[in-house]
Amino acid sequence: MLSVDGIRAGYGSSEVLFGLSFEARQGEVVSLIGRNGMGKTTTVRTLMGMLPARAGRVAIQGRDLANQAPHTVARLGVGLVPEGRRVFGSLTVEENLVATRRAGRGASGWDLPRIYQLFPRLGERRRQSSRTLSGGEQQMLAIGRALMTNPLLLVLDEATEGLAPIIRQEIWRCLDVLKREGLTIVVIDKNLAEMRTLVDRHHIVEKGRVVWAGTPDELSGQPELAQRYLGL
Ligand SMILES: Nc1ncnc2c1ncn2[C@@H]1O[C@H](COP(=O)(O)OP(=O)(O)OP(=O)(O)O)[C@@H](O)[C@H]1O
Repeated sequence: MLSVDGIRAGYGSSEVLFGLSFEARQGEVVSLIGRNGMGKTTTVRTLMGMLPARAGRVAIQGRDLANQAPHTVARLGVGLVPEGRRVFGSLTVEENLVATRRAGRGASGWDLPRIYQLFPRLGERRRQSSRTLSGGEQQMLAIGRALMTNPLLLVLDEATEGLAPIIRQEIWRCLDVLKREGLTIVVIDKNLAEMRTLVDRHHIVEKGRVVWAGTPDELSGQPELAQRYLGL
């Protein structure tokens, strides 16, 4: 479904990705994990067309995405929940959601009632200016915005960062619902224990490459991996 094959990318003369590869099959939830600065966000930027791939290939359902403009990548079905939960603070919750609405694709058909069903708090606050939302509610809104594009693939970069445990649980619950509906998801996160039941396959990113891939059980069966690559 998603295939990232040997991508190289960086900023100016500094190279960050050195032939990074991973895959997500239809309906799978896969993670990119690893210490800070190893290239996870750079991978997302390259995937989304925000940063050029200097080599390699990114394809979704066999269609080449490498070096397409971000709006083209979005139109082809990749929904991004960016790091830092960027929402338009001056707009209301509902205006934020409507701004990214795109007509139904496949069976998904996300609309306002479905978003409010998934996140009742957003429904309660729909006329409220987004800047008055809590961090957790802003994150829910960022996810809602990505869903309103009716993505085939959802990419979440540190969606639970800085959130209280109870709010993180709410985000995981929502991702679980999306997985059961068959959405393919790439998640970057540090909470390994909380991802355990959600993720089908972890990918450890180290210095711009995927150095290990396996299930959450395989990862917890090899504590030296977490020690070596995740600093745990
Ligand atoms: N805009 C930029 N210009 C130059 N270098 C950058 C830029 N953004 C990131 N880098 C560098 O690229 C490397 C990889 O960063 P990246 O953000 O992809 O890592 P990460 O694995 O996502 O870690 P983090 O969890 O800290 O975001 C780091 O050395 C970082 O300093």
